[in-house]
This record gives sequence, C-alpha cells and structure tokens, in this order.
Amino acid sequence: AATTAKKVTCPTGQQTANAACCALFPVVDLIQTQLFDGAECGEEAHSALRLSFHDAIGFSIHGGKGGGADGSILAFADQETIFHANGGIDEITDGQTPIWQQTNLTAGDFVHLAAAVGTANCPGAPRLEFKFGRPAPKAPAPDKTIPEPTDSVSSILARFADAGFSPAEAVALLASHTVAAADVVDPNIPGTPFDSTPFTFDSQIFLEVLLKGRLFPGKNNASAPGEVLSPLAGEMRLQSDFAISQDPRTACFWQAMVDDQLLMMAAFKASMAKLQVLGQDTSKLVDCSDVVPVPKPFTQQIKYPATFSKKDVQIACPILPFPNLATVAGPAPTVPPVPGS
Ligand code: HEM
Ligand SMILES: [Ca+2]
Repeated sequence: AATTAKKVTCPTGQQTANAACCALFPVVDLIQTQLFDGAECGEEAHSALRLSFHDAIGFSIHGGKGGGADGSILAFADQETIFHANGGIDEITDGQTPIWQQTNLTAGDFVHLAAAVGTANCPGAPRLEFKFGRPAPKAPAPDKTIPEPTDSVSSILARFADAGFSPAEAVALLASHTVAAADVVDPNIPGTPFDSTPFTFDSQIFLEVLLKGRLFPGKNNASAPGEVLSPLAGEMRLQSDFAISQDPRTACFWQAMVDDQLLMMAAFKASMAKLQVLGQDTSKLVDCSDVVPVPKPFTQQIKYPATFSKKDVQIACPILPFPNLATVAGPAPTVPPVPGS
C-alpha cells in the first residue's frame, strides 16, 4: 500500500508536503485576485502561460543562450519585450510586475508559479508542477530563441531540440494553444482565439487545426503574416500550428491528441514540468506542486463545430485511425474574441 505522505499545516490553514511552500499560499491568492480577476481562465491566464514559454525557451542545452526558466523576461522586461517574437508580451509583464513586487519571490519563481496557477483556472488542464527556489536571473535572454509562426517546421523543431525537446514534446506543449488568442498577429482583431473554446483546456485545438480552411478572421477576409486559412469565422489558425499538424515528423503526435484528453493532459504536464525548470539546478528546488490549485475536469467528448465532419479533416497521419466524433447542431459558428486586450 502507498504510504501517506507527511504533511505540514501552514499558518494559513492549508497543507503542504514541505513547510517552505507555506509562503506560497498567500502569493497564489494574490495572483488569483489581482492578476486573474478571481481565478479566471481569461486573457491574463493565457498570457501568463505564454510568458512562461517565452521566458524558458531562451535556453540551449549546448550553452551560449539565456538562463532558461529564470524570470529574465520579467526582470529584464524592458529588453526582452522588444524582441519581435515577444509582441504583445509587455501587457502581461506590465500586469505581473507590480504584483511580483508585492512578494518575496524571485522573478523566475513568480513567472512560473503564475503560469501554473493561471493554467489551473482552465477546466481540463492538468495540475502543473511547481518547483520553488530559482535564483534571480543574471541577464536577459538573447533575441531569436522564440519560435515564430512564420518559421518552418524544420527550424521550429531544431529550436526545440536545441532547448532539449523532442518533436513529440513540442507538439505536447502546443496544447497550450487550446487556451489562447492572438492580439498582434493581426492587430485589427485583438483577442482572436485559436480554437472555438479558448476558456477550456480541451483537445478542440488539435481537431480544428486539421479542418479545411475557409477564411481569414480579419476585416474583409484580410490575412497577416503567420496565419493561414481558418475553418471558422472569428478563429485564427497559425501557420506554424497547421504546418506542424501536417508534417510527417509531427502529424501523428498531433492527431493522437484529438479527443484524447488524458493523453493530452499527461503529455502537456510532463513537457511543462521540463520547460518550467530549464536551466535550473533542480537539486536546489523544493517541490511545491501542492500549492497549485486543482483544475476542474473536462470529461466530454469533443465535437466537430457545426457543419463540419470527418470529410473536412486534412488527415496527415496515415497510420492512426481518426476518432469518430459527433457534430454540434446548427449553423457554422462565429467564434467571439477573448475579451480584455
Ligand atoms: C511553434 C511554437 C510556437 C509558436 C510559433 C507560437 C506562436 C504564438 C503566437 C503568434 C501567438 C499569438 C500572439 C499574439 O498575437 O498575441 C501565440 C499565443 C499563445 N501561445 Fe504560442 N507559440 C508557440 C508555442 C507555444 C508554447 C510552447 C506555449 C506554452 C507552453 C504557447 C503558449 C501560448 C499561449 C497561451 C498563447 C495565448 C496568449 C494570449 O491569449 O494572450 N505557445 N503563440
Ligand atoms: Ca480550447
């Protein structure tokens, strides 16, 4: 039988496996009230997750790049937010800075705790790990470490490999785009989501990116660099997501996620655990994962958006069967923007 782990009760009443983690419960509350409008999976939670990626990926397993998941993007925001790939990131660094300054956390601990808490606000998300104790960042990350939607699959996979991630792990991390919207790809239509359910951590993103494209969400069908035809009005499809869904090196990892909530959750959790300690000496970090809120589950089968069916799927994985999914009734939807930008 499993042994019951010993827990300590914190002055605030919560329990944790390690007394050092007690200091984090008030920070989690602060983040929820001041940053996430009371535990919402809204624009700020989405942006906090994106921020953790843009912070951590400035790292190479071969050395010579940045400090990884060290919070440099927050501490040196004036320098890193200028990078082209960080377009729009200043909104969340500006939002986090005054809240971070109310805490005793280093920038790295704050950025990666906020990402874990924000993700937990999204139903269907896995409960991400949180490791505590990153030292203060030494320097900003160099430019050109963050993949862009105009990049080729080869260049994206090469960048992920350089940071220590396999193609399967890169696809797993892209589950993040299930709770995501674009503000700056087409600046005329801020808050344009990547799937029809940007407040739910479901596998809808993996399905919708495979559907035949029909339109651009821009005014008068205008397109912008980095996007390709999307299946739904009001929805944006990143060129990189589509290319990765179709490339023989990644297509089967992509398709395997469609309607496999548990696979997606487990793969995303494992890859995020790696991402959020990139460049850190993990032997010096304390496991404070039990301060991260437990996300609400998502247990439904996903569905084709109304009017879509299997005939609209651009299947690129010849070896896996495609799941049988129902179609939502009614006319094709228009996906509303994510408010708050
Ligand atoms: C191939 C790699 C990737 C590319 C090219 C890419 C590109 C983008 C772009 C262009 C946007 C929209 C930015 C805007 O216009 O506001 C975006 C949003 C986002 N990305 Fe990625 N991304 C990648 C990987 C990731 C990863 C690995 C994560 C997290 C683990 C992530 C999390 C997010 C989130 C959560 C948003 C939504 C932010 C919001 O709604 O405010 N992305 N991504
Ligand atoms: Ca979604």
